[in-house]
Formats: sequence, structure tokens, C-alpha cells
Amino acid sequence: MKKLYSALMTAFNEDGSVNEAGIREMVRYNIDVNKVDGLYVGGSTGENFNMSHDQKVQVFKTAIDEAGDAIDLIAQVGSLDLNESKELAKLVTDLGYPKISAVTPFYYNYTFEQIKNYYNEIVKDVDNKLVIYSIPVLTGVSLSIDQFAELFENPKIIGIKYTNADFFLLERVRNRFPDKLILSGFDEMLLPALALNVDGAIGSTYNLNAKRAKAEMVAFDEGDIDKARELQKVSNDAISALIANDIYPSLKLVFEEMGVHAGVTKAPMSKPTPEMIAGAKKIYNDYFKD
Ligand SMILES: CC(=O)N[C@@H]([C@@H](O)[C@H](O)[C@H](O)CO)[C@@H](O)CC(=O)C(=O)O
Repeated sequence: MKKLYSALMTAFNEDGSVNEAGIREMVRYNIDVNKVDGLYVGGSTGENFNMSHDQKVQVFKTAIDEAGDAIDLIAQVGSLDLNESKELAKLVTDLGYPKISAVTPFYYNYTFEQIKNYYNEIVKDVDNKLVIYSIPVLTGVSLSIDQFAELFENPKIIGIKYTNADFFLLERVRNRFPDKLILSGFDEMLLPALALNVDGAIGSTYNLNAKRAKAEMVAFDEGDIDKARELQKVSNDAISALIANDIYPSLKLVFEEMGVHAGVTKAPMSKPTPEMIAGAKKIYNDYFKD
């Protein structure tokens, strides 16, 4: 069966400090109610790139303290400061995270040799496995199939979190690396990714929408493509509404409607406006109220 991971959000207080109780509530909800297979901690949805080093450490510690070994945990340790990435890779490995991940280094138009060195350095001193986080729409970094092959020469590099709408490349990657872990990152494209035989999916909206996404995976496995397509349509209606309402604060606002205290986003992300709050209530009523 394919695996479903929620990308864990970070609950912040109004002053931008980390709200540990909120993180614990979201971890619990994902384990007890969503029954996801795992959590991706410290990714884009977790607002990792808005956080100080100490805040990243706080999030990694809190998430595993709450989850224990109940589900799979992947810690995203990528940073523009390679020394920080290495330090975080050691920390999360010592904490017991069974997998790490790192975003492709961005902003400075690094050469492939520099990117390869970054990944090899992150895993060099840790006894852990790494999933490459490829998200060209945010990083501007696109890796080719041959570049993925070169990164996979390091046996500690075991897969890709593939957040990319290039399905030609996904098909090529899947077939060239049948033993690598390929996890799809765009929730709105889950069904075509399943058709290309990904091993699972990681996404922000599964925090709210895991049951529907899992039902879609089951329908797909059973060959009921009409049902899978219908479930994807409803998911995409919900995802469109979340994006139109500003997705990061809205995911938290809908969680609040469900009784989960997800806190607020951290600046420069937006603070909720009255319109956004009304929009989130409507999204909850339209798509997530049982
Ligand atoms: C840019 C972004 O946040 N992408 C999300 C998606 O889950 C995305 O929010 C969703 O597909 C809606 O577009 C994930 O791919 C990223 C993610 O899971 C993470 O790193 O936290």
C-alpha cells in the first residue's frame, strides 16, 4: 500500500515564537484521527525557511517527543548554511528520526557539483537515509534524470520528494530508479502521480484531507478509477479554495475549526484577516465537516 505523509505545520504564537502545545496537537491529530503513515517535519508547510536555528531544533524535538515511533518521520534539514544542515542532520539522527531530507540549495544558482557536494556532506557523518527535496517552483532548481542518478550513487541517498508538475520526468525517474523511494509532493496531482506508480505522497493539505486522499489511494489500488477521479475532484475543489484564501494561514484556520489549535503563521506570512477567517469557516463547512 502506498504511504501518505502530512507535511507538519509549525504552530506559532502571535509574537512569532513556537507554540509547542499546538505542534503536539497537530501531531496527535495526524496520528489518531488522520492515521497517516508519516510526517514530514520542517518542510515548506512547516515554515522552516522562516525559522531561526533554535526554533528548528525546538520543532524537531517536539514533533518526535509527541510522535515517538508510532509513524514514520522525515526531518527536512536543508538550509543555505551547509554547516547548519549537517548539525541538524546529526541532531535529528540522534533524536531518532528514521529519515532525513534536504531541499536543493537555492538562491545562488549553484552548479550541480556544488549541489552534489552539499548532499554528500549532509549525509557524510550521519547514520541515516536522505530523501532529496526537489521543488523547482520555489527553489528555481531543476535536477535532470542523470543528475538524480549521480546523487543516487551515494547509497545513503534513497529517494526524492518530488514536488514538480513535470510528469514526463516523473515517469522517467520512476522507471529508471524502481528501488528508490519516490514521494509525490503536489496534493492536487495525487491521482496522476499514483498512475505513475509513486510510493506515496507528502503534502500540506493531508493535515485536513487525509481521509479523502487515503480513500482515493484505496480506490486507485482497487482499480476503481472513476471513484479515485471523483475524490481527486473534491480534493481539488478544496485545495483551490484553500489557495484562493491564502493556503498557509488557511490550513491553520481550518484546523482551528476542527478544534485543533494550530496557532498562526509567522511573518512575513500573512496574519488572518476577518475575510480569511470567514473563508476558512466556509472551506471547513464545505469540505471537512463530517
Ligand atoms: C509549496 C508547498 O507548500 N507544497 C506542498 C503541497 O502540499 C502544496 O501545499 C499543495 O499541493 C497545494 O498546492 C508540499 O509539496 C510541500 C511540503 O509538503 C512541505 O515541504 O512541507
